[in-house]
Formats: sequence, structure tokens, C-alpha cells
Amino acid sequence: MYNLDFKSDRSMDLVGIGRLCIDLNADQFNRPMEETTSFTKYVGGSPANIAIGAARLGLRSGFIGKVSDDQMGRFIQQYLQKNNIDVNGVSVDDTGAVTGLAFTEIKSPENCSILMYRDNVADLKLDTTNVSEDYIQQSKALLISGTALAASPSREAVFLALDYAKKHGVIVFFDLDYRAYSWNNDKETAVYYNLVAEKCDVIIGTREEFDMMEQFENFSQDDHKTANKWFDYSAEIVVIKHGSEGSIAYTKEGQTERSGIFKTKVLKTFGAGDAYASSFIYGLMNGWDLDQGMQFGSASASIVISKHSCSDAMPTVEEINQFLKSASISEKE
Ligand SMILES: Nc1ncnc2c1ncn2[C@@H]1O[C@H](COP(=O)(O)OP(=O)(O)OP(=O)(O)O)[C@@H](O)[C@H]1O
Ligand SMILES: O=C(O)C[C@@H](O)[C@H](O)C(=O)CO
Repeated sequence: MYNLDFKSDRSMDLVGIGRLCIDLNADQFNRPMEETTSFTKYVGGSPANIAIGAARLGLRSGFIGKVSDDQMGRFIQQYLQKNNIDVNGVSVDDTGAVTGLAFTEIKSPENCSILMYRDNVADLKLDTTNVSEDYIQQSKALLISGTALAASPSREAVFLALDYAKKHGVIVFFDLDYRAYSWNNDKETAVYYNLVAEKCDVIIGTREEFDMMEQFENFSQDDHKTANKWFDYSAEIVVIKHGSEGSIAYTKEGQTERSGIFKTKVLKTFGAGDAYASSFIYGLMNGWDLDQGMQFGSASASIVISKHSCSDAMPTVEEINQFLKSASISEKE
């Protein structure tokens, strides 16, 4: 088991902080973007996807972020509200910044890529004046997404939110969410990621994201060494995602759980991590065993990668349970 003390006297379950952007997913898939002519617009941004996924599962979710003062910013705010996400922590940029765009390319189910337009984006203009201590202390948990550390003043806003969370006993989830295009170099990334990870209770990332963060060590992709490093700081749980090979989770109390995947008709692979994170967090916040949360996360990921969108495709509890009734987890060696 694990030791996460979610405070019961809080009006929100999970508050996300970071990127609110727009996904433009190619309508014509199984071809390069050069050959596509239309896209469907969805709300995107990894932390936004996770918060939306959590809300769809019934968690009381909020968000701390900044949107552009235009139609895209209003689209995002309206979508969050329609999906029962508290937007009192969302501020509107007044500098003329724009909404980050993620053009997604589905060359084949396993060969997807994202073309990011992120110059002068509103999400990285989030600053410390936009981070309310009262807002954070109302929540049981805070979700930090790594890309919000990519530039000031968003970086300082995240560090302040983290300090408020630790001050008020708010459990902190750190989804590494490493997107190289947002950074100058990976050493700079690792410096800031380490400073945050050292204070977080649950760290979730792919093997590659942990390798980037731990590049000053010599762990040679050893999951167990990775986990033990973070247990020496504040972590209670470390989850390492291995794509279609599944995932592994460790607890500070000595538990290790491996999870396979649920085979599905894959349309696109992106969104798997956000779906996994939202459902895994849901399981932890309901006091489930680690393996139950991992199975719920894996099922959610399979559902989302079989659909065109990420945010829109985030499933309800009923949809996941229905999926689990007919699915069988394929254990990867
Ligand atoms: N092809 C697949 N089929 C079924 N399940 C998958 C597949 N790929 C990933 N998953 C599930 O989703 C989880 C997260 O996927 P992955 O390790 O790719 O994270 P990620 O890189 O953060 O995802 P994203 O592409 O959304 O950024 C995996 O641990 C696994 O449970
Ligand atoms: O996080 C991003 O900026 C891209 C997302 O919007 C997109 O939905 C995705 O890649 C999810 O993993």
C-alpha cells in the first residue's frame, strides 16, 4: 500500500496547473500532415487533459492557468465550465499572447507526431500574482505538469503553487510531461524538474522522461533505482510508463506493481499518458490498491487512444467499467 493523506475537509479534489491549449487533430489520418486538409479542434494541453479526465470521472476539479484574450481562450474556458471544472483559477492574458496550438499528425496508429506552435503563448505568461494560496488550500491535491516549468513567469508560478501546497498539506502529483520543443536544452530542464520532483508525493513519467530528469545520475534506465532516488525525498509513489509495454509502480513502503496493457484498435497513441494519469489519480484518491488504479489507468488509456481526441475522449467511470468487462489485460513480459 501507500501513505497519501488526502485531507477530507477540502471543497476540491484536484487542481491542475499549467498548459491550456488547443489540439488540432488531423481529420485525414494514416497519412503525413502535408497531405491533410482539415483538422478538428479540441481543448488540449497535458494538464488540461488530465483535469478534464478527472472531472469526467467525478472528481471535483479546478485549474490554475492563463488563456489568451480571444476566441480560443474563451473556447477553452467555456469547455472547462461545461465539463464541471472550476475556472476561478484561470486568468486571461492582457499582453496579446496567443493560445498554444498542437497540430497532431497520425501517419499510422503507432506513428504519430505533434507539431507545436508555441511562440508567445498565454499559458507560459501565468505568473505568481495569478496563484492564490486560498485556492490551493481548498484542494486535496495539486497536479503539476512539467512543461509549465519551461519559461518564466510560469516557472515561478509553479514553484509558488508547490510551496502553498506543501504548506497546506495538499498532495502533489508531478506528471513529467517533457516536451523538448518548449526548452532550450535538457540540462536546464533537468535542473528545474529535480527541484520540483524533490517535493512531490507522486511522480509519473515515461522511462525517457525520468532518464532526462536523472541525467546527472547513472541509473542506466533502472526503474528500481529511479524509484529509490525519489523515495529519499518526498515521494510516496513513483510510476514509470513504458508505452505499449505497460507500466510499473513502486511505493515507498516497498510495494512493486507491474501492469500490462489492454489491447485495443489504436487510432493514435497520444493521449495515453494523460488518460492513464487521470484514472490512476482517481483510483488513489478513492483509496484503491495500486494495481486497481493502474488497471483503471491502462483501461482509460486504451479507450482514449482508440478515439480521435484526447480531452473529449476521456471516459467516465461507467465507460471504463464497461470496457473492463470485455477486455483482458495482456501481460507483457
Ligand atoms: N499501444 C498501446 N496499447 C494499449 N495501451 C497503451 C498503448 N500505449 C500506451 N498504452 C498505455 O498508456 C500508458 C501511458 O502510455 P505512454 O507510456 O505512451 O505514456 P505517454 O508517453 O505519457 O503518453 P502520451 O503519448 O499521451 O504522451 C501505458 O503505460 C499503457 O498502459
Ligand atoms: O500537451 C500538449 O501540449 C499536447 C496535448 O494537447 C495533446 O493532447 C497530447 O499530446 C496529449 O498527450
